[in-house]
Amino acid sequence: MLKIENLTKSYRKRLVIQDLTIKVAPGEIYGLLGPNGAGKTTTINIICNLLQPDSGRIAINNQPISEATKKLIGVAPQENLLYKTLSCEENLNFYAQIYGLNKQQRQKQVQECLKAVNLLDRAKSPVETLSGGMQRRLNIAVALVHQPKLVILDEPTTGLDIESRYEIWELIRSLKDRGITILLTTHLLDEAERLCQRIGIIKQGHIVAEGTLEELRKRVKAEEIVVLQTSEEENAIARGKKLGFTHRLYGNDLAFWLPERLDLKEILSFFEGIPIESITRHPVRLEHIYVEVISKR
Ligand SMILES: Nc1ncnc2c1ncn2[C@@H]1O[C@H](COP(=O)(O)OP(=O)(O)OP(=O)(O)O)[C@@H](O)[C@H]1O
Repeated sequence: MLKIENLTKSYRKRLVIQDLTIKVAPGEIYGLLGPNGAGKTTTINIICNLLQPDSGRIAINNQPISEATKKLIGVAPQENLLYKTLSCEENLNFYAQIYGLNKQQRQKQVQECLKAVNLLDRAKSPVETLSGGMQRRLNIAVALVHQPKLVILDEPTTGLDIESRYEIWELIRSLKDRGITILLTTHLLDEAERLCQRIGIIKQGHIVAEGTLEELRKRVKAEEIVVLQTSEEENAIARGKKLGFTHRLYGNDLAFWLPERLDLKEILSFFEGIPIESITRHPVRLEHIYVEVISKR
């Protein structure tokens, strides 16, 4: 559905996209993750033909990017593109008009999009009277109004409470069920873990890891991650080293990578003589993979 090959882009002389290659299959949810400034928005702007790359190729449905391919794409940007004093219906109608839908098509599409994002009962409400979660859903509806094949969701749930996030996750899954291809950017790794079939991690404008969660898990050579709280961190690290366990600091958490699942007694016996205040066990999560990939020099 979306094919980006060897893309490069500089702002003045600063290279911000470097030999970027991404392929998104039809009907998949692809998560593009990366730190601030990694080049996600620049990539989205190039896909949307708002910015010209210096080199590389991009195709949607095998058609090179052009004014014509804009109609195949719907974008819900990071900042809601909504007119606050207009109602939900009026906002959608306005965008549908920009996309050239005739009156009949607009009437149909506005109702369908409101239904898809569960806002039919708020059709006449001005945007400024909606909750943050509702506004976010309407922002996604705007991206759907012209029935695109590829929908780009730029941080769709940032700043929302957990219930609103659940609603948006359900909405994203329902779009996938309708056969829509989704490119999702997010800083919320649990969101990517739950929604995405494949994930690409971008660093300084280049994909440094890509695959399904299972494939990416192979980058962390652990069956389990154990987090210890101890007043003797140095001793615990030295003990872990002796046992051949890789250790990492995730924020303030001292973690050890265990090569196999062991019972708790055995794990505690490794650290005998070191005061352990708490111990928690975790499967390898996207967070651990992400830190590995991003912090690698
Ligand atoms: N118009 C511009 N002129 C010059 N530099 C820019 C411009 N837009 C972006 N940049 C730079 O390009 C790099 C990539 O920015 P981009 O906004 O694409 O990153 P991002 O991954 O979307 O970041 P975030 O997660 O914070 O949204 C950054 O270093 C940014 O400062």
